[in-house]
Amino acid sequence: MANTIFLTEQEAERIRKTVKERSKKCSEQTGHEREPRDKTAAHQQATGAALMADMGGVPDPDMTQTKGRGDTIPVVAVGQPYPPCAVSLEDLQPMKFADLRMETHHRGRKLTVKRLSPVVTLVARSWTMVQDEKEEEAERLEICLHKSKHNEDILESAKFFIIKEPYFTLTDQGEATLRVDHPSDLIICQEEAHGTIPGDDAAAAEKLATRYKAQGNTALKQQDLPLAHAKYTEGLKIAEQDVLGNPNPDLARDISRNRAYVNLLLNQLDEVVTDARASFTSRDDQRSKELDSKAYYRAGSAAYNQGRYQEAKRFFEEQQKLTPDDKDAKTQIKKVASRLRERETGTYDLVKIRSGLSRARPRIDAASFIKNTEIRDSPGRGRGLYATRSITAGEIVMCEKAFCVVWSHESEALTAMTYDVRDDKIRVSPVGLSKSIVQKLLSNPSQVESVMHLFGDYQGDGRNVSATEDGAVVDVFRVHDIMSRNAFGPGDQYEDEGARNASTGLWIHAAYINHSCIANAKKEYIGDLMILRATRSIKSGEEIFHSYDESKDYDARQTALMTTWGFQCSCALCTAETEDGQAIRDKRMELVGEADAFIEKTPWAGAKRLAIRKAQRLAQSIEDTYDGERYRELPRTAGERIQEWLAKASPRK
Ligand SMILES: C[S@@+](CC[C@H](N)C(=O)[O-])C[C@H]1O[C@@H](n2cnc3c(N)ncnc32)[C@H](O)[C@@H]1O
Repeated sequence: MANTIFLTEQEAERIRKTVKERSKKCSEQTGHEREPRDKTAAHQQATGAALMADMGGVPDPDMTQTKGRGDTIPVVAVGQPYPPCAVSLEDLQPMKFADLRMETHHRGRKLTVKRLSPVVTLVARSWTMVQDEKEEEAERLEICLHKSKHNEDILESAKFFIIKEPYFTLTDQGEATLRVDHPSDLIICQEEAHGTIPGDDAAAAEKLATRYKAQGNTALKQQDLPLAHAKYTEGLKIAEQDVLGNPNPDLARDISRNRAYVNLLLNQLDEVVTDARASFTSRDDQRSKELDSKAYYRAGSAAYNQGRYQEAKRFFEEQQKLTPDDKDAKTQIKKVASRLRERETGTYDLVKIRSGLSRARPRIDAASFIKNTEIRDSPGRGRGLYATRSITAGEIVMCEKAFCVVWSHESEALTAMTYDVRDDKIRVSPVGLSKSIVQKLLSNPSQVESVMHLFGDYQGDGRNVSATEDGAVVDVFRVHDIMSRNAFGPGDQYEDEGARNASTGLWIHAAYINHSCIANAKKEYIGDLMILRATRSIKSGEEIFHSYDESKDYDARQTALMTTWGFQCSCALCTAETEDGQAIRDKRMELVGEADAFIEKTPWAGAKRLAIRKAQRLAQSIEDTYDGERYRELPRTAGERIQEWLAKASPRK
C-alpha cells in the first residue's frame, strides 16, 4: 500500500509549512481572550460554506490532496495529541463563551452549545456555528475526522451539545474555533432531553415515561435508531425513579427490553446485555415468559456477536427453557456449538465459509482459534506471540476473526496521508479503519482496554480511563498510533482496491506477532478471517513471526519497517545483508531488475533454449552475489523469481 502513493517534496513541504505556521500562531495567542463574533455574519459564513460543500464545490481548505494509483489521497494534519476528557459531565464546571481563552484546553470545564447554522461537511471534518444557551453569542465548532456516528454526521444529528473540556484553538487559516478531536468529548443532547421529571407525582411520571416509550417505538418503526435510543433512554430515566419504579417496575422493564433491541441493531452490544438483564420479570405466567425469552434472545445475540460463546449459550438455553417451541433458540444453540468447536479444534468448514462470502457479506461468522499460542515478552521487540505446542509445517498456527475491518468497497474506506507534528513525518494511514474502530469502541466500552493494550508509541497521560458515567472514553490519537503499528490489509478480495480505499483491518491477537524477514508463518485471509499457517515446523515455546514487508530489496524493506513500524530489523537475513555491504546489495538488486524485466517479456511456456540459457546466466549471477558461508542457512531470496521461471520453463522429466 505504502508504495502506491506519491507525495512530491513541494507538496510535503507545503503541508509542513501550513502546520508549522498554524502552530506558531497558536502558541503566540495562547491564553489570549476570545474575540466576540458577529452572530449574523457567523451564520452567513456557515450557511454559504455549507451550500458550497453540499454542491461539492470547494475542497476542504485545510486539506491538500495528493495522487495515488489514479486516485486522490487526502492529506490530514494530525494535530498535537492531547488526552480526551476522563471526567463525567457531573464533575465538570459550566463555563461561558466569554471564559474561552485562545489555544487552551479548558480542563475541568464544560460548555453547552446550541447549533445555529447548517453543518459544513467536508471529507475529514465537519463544522458549524453554535451559540450559547442564552443565544447571545456565536462561535465556530468543528469536529475532526471522527465526525459521524451510525452513518450520520454528529453535528447534524442534534441541536444541543455539551463540549467536555473544550479546546479553543485556530484553524489552519487562522480562524478561532472550538475543536473536538475525541468524539467522547462531545455529548449529544436531544432537544427535549431535559423534560421535567415530576418529583412525587407517580401518575405524571408514568404519563411522561409512557410518552417517551411510544415515541421510541415510532422512531424504531421509522428506522430512526439513534432517535429511538434517545427516547427510550429518556423514558427509562423517569421510569426507573423510585416514585414510579417501585409501584410499577414493568414500565422500566418494557423500555429496557425495547432499548436492548435498538442497541442490538446499533451494535451497542454491551448495553444490550445490561438492558436485557434489567428487563427480566422472572414471572411464571405465559406472557412474562415470552417477554423474558425475547430478552434472553437479545442478550444471547449480543454475547454471540462479541465472541462470548459460552455466555451466549447460557442465554439461548434460558430462552429455550422459557419457550421450548421457539425455533430461534434451537438454531442459535446449534450455531454456538459450531463456534465453540472451531475455537477448541481450529477445524473450520472453509468451503462453506468461502461460498457464503460476497461483496454484500464480506464478514464471516466464525470463531477465533488461538489456543496454541500465548503472548509473552520478546526481548528487544516488546511482546510477541509464542507457540504453546509444537506445530508442523503447513498446519494452522492460529485463526482470528477481525476485530474490525473496512473493505475497499465500503463507504468508510479512506486512506489518507497524515502529517505527524511529533516526528515531522508524513505517512500513509488507514484513517477509515481508525474511525470505524473508534466508533466500535464508543459503542462498546468493554472492548476499549484490549485495543488500548496494543503497542503504539503514544503513551497519553497514563490515566487510561476507558469509561465515565457518560459512556466510553476513547483517545483517538492513541487509536491512530495503535493503528499505524498494528493494522494489516486482508488483500484485494473484492477487486476494487485503489490507493485511496485499500482494505484494512485489525486482528487483536495477531497484532502481537513480530516481524522477521525469515518468518516461520504466513498469513492468508478468507473474508475477515486471518489464517496463519506454519511455513516450517515450530517447536513448543518458539516465537512466531510473520513478514510485515516481503520486499526482496534490503534497503526498501528497512525503510518501510522503520517508517511504518518504527524498528530496524535484526533478523539473521538482515544481519547477513548488512554484512554484504551496499555495493553487493546494489549489484544484486540491479540483477534482480534485469531478471524481472526478462521475466516480464519472456513467457516461460515454449521458451527457446537461448532464453533458458540467458535465465540460467542471470540466476547464476544473482547466486554469485551471495557469500556461501554467510548464507549457508539463509534463503537467497533475490533469485527466487528467476528460479521459479526456470523451473517452469525447463521442467524436470
Ligand atoms: C504488530 S506490533 C507487534 C507486537 C509488539 N511487539 C508488541 O509489543 O505489542 C508491531 C511492533 O512490534 C515491534 N516489532 C515487531 N517486529 C520487530 C522486530 N523484528 N524487531 C524489533 N521490533 C519489532 C515494533 O515496535 C512494531 O512497531
